[in-house]
Amino acid sequence: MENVVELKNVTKNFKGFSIKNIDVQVKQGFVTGFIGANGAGKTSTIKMMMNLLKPDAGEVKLFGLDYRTHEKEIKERIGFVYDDNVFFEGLNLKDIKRIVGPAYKQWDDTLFYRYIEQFELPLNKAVKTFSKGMQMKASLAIALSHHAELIIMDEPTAGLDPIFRRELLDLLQELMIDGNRTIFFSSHITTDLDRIADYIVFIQRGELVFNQSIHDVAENYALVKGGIDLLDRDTEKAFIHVQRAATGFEALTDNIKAVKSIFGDSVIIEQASLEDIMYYLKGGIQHV
Ligand SMILES: Nc1ncnc2c1ncn2[C@@H]1O[C@H](COP(=O)(O)OP(=O)(O)OP(=O)(O)O)[C@@H](O)[C@H]1O
Repeated sequence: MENVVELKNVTKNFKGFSIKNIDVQVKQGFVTGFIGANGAGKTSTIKMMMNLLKPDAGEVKLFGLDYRTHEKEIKERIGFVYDDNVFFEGLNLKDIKRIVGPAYKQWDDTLFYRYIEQFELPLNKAVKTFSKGMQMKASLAIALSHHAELIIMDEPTAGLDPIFRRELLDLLQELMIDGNRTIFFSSHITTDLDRIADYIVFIQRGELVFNQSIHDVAENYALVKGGIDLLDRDTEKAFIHVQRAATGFEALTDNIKAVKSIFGDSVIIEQASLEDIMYYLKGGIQHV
């Protein structure tokens, strides 16, 4: 399986914050969700993927190519979708098409108008007056109109109402029917990722926690619930984090086998959602 994005040992140091030696692979033909708490380093990582920020160390490759030698070719094949200041003051979609279109070899006017119609976007209205959701769709329409193979999105569903969010997710899923397309997107809304992501990249304080298929995440992590009396220094070792309450404990494990052998039927083992995993891993993977 080909990786369209490959970050190897990527490090970036800011004052007071570093991305440390992260390895990320994004597989062709799948949706990869990028999660992490506020300030975990998602936007900075995406910027390095887009060559908007240079890593201090490590390697960034897209489609197996290096920005140093193939910047134009790489950028032709990527659509970067985000909502902020994408569009110049006062321009409408017609103007934008006139400016952006010629920059891409594969620009397709027919496709552009098709998406504008499908997304119900006005052509003659200044884009800066669009709602956040409309701006996101406009940005996506542009990315799709140059046949981008890889769509990179920074929090595309943030600030969208639930209906619009659902619509956007459905749309992204539709786009995946064409088996060559790859989507990489960051989000805080883990339920969106539960819905459409095939792979999850999770970073925490600039460090990679995991890069796994959603199937493996579901297999590897579980929530365990039981009575406080079951916990002691030894049994707790099966957990990454334990939360105690008067009524019992809830814990995250990445060793379901050990939990079963230690506790047998005396605990309830449930599937952990991405939100559970993010919440309990906020301190990183450290066994109790
Ligand atoms: N150009 C910069 N100079 C200095 N510090 C920076 C710069 N860019 C990002 N940072 C810092 O790096 C950290 C990670 O920021 P980043 O925007 O990558 O996180 P994020 O995971 O996208 O966060 P959020 O979910 O809140 O958008 C933050 O502490 C931020 O202040």
